[in-house]
Amino acid sequence: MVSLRAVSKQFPSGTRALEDINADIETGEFVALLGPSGCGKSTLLRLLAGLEAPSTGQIAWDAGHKPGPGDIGYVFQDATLLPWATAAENVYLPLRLRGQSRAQAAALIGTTLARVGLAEFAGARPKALSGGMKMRVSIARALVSNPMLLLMDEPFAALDEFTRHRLQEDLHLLWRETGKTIIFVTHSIYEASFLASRILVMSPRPGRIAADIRASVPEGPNRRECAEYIALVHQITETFRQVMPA
Ligand SMILES: Nc1ncnc2c1ncn2[C@@H]1O[C@H](COP(=O)(O)OP(=O)(O)OP(=O)(O)O)[C@@H](O)[C@H]1O
Repeated sequence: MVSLRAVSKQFPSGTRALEDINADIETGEFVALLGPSGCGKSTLLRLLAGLEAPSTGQIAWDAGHKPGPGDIGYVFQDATLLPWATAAENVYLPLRLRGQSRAQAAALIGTTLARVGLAEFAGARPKALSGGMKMRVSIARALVSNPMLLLMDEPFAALDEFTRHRLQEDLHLLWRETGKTIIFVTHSIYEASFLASRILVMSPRPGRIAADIRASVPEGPNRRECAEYIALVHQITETFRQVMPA
């Protein structure tokens, strides 16, 4: 879908956030960008979203994949919902901005809320929703325009562990069922190992890709306990041992 070629980013302040990033992201992959705080993960997402430009290097989209309005969904750590609007109105927002009437959008809003397990909460306002439910609304808002690429920046970091596990399971299932291309930023080795089909391990700043790992954890109810998952966690931990300063 998109190729990153020798991408570097230096801010006017002089901070070198990214250096010589090379990667080809394929359609349908679930890529985890995994690295320590400050290694440039969010910057890389912002470059992919077109919110910033690389200082050097290129981001080249495959023919037919050049993103237009609504083609990239973005989910942040904070759900960033409109507090006065219901879950359905929050999910409607990107469609409203593109000129769709509420009546035209109603069916799609309903199926998208159902997709994230919130069919019963369309009329609820954010203050009546738990942290996990607010994040589900945020994911629905990103999905409603059927983006070709979903960028997620530590979306589950602020949730308690039980809620986080549940959302990880549901997001992984959503990815398998929809085949969406997802790039997911995290500093959790466990989260990356559970969710992703591919893990780009980043070194401390300036962020480089220290390892590009294809995950092969079998699907099923015991993904968090199986030997392949544990081996993957070990492999990534070992990679970090080599790239982190002593
Ligand atoms: N607009 C900016 N101007 C100057 N420096 C910036 C800017 N945006 C980010 N940085 C710096 O670039 C580096 C990488 O930031 P970035 O937010 O991409 O890291 P990160 O890996 O996502 O970190 P975290 O996991 O803590 O969110 C940091 O040192 C940050 O302070």
